[in-house]
Amino acid sequence: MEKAARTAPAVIVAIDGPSGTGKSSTSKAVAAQLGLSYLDTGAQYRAITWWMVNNGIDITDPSAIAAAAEKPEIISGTDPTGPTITVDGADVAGPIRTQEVTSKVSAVSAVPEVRARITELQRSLAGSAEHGIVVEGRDIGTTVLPDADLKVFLTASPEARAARRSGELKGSDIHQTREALLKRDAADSNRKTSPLAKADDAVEVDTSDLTLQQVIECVVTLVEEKRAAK
Ligand SMILES: Nc1ncnc2c1ncn2[C@@H]1O[C@H](COP(=O)(O)OP(=O)(O)O)[C@@H](O)[C@H]1O
Ligand SMILES: Nc1ccn([C@@H]2O[C@H](COP(=O)(O)OP(=O)(O)O)[C@@H](O)[C@H]2O)c(=O)n1
Repeated sequence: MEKAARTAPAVIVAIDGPSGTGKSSTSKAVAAQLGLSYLDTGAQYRAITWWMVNNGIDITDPSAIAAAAEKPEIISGTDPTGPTITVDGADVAGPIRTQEVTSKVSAVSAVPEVRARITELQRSLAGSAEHGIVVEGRDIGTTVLPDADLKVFLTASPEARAARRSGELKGSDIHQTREALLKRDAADSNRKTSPLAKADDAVEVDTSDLTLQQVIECVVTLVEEKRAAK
């Protein structure tokens, strides 16, 4: 029997960390450079939050959130050069980035039924990515894909993260941005189900004093090392 052509084995990369550490920019660039798929799991939690807000669900009531968790159909497009996200067929890439959604997403994402639903979607996308995938979030290395080939945990000082976020949100006050960011980190780190945490076997990279390009190169090298060893 003829041997199948030798292709690079699929590689699964988990990138976690708090807000503004560079997860999205790094993950997209690494995936594009290495021909992998890309999944922004924060966008999925933002999408379900957007749906809850738009459908009048009381987001202070976890049981109301839990009861509605299965209702919206959330579809993520995983091309790193043009990732997409739809809810019930509508493109929500813009609406999920509003301050309102940002301020409510931690409450929605803390509900176990929401996490179970979204985790299932994430595992299904990771399992069907032909060449492999870079998945970024808060609990990818610890809970969603504990067998990932490479786990990276990005960190950066609150000052660096607030400066980066304020740069994106024109006219925003850096101190308010810093406080909002730290409040969200605390909520994400202290929830019972699948909190933001570094996996024991994750490589920690402090990006405070690195350029985005340096972080991308560092992660590409780590992925190539893992691929070579497979
Ligand atoms: N190492 C870095 N140095 C400077 N700016 C960065 C760096 N990494 C990311 N950024 C910028 O910071 C902002 C937040 O990055 P992002 O990738 O969205 O972070 P996260 O996904 O962790 O919230 C973006 O505007 C991005 O261009
Ligand atoms: N794997 C994940 C990813 C995001 N989230 C939640 O989704 C929110 C938004 O994530 P995000 O990645 O879009 O946030 P930013 O870092 O881009 O601001 C987080 O604050 C968490 O509450 C989560 O609980 N688990």
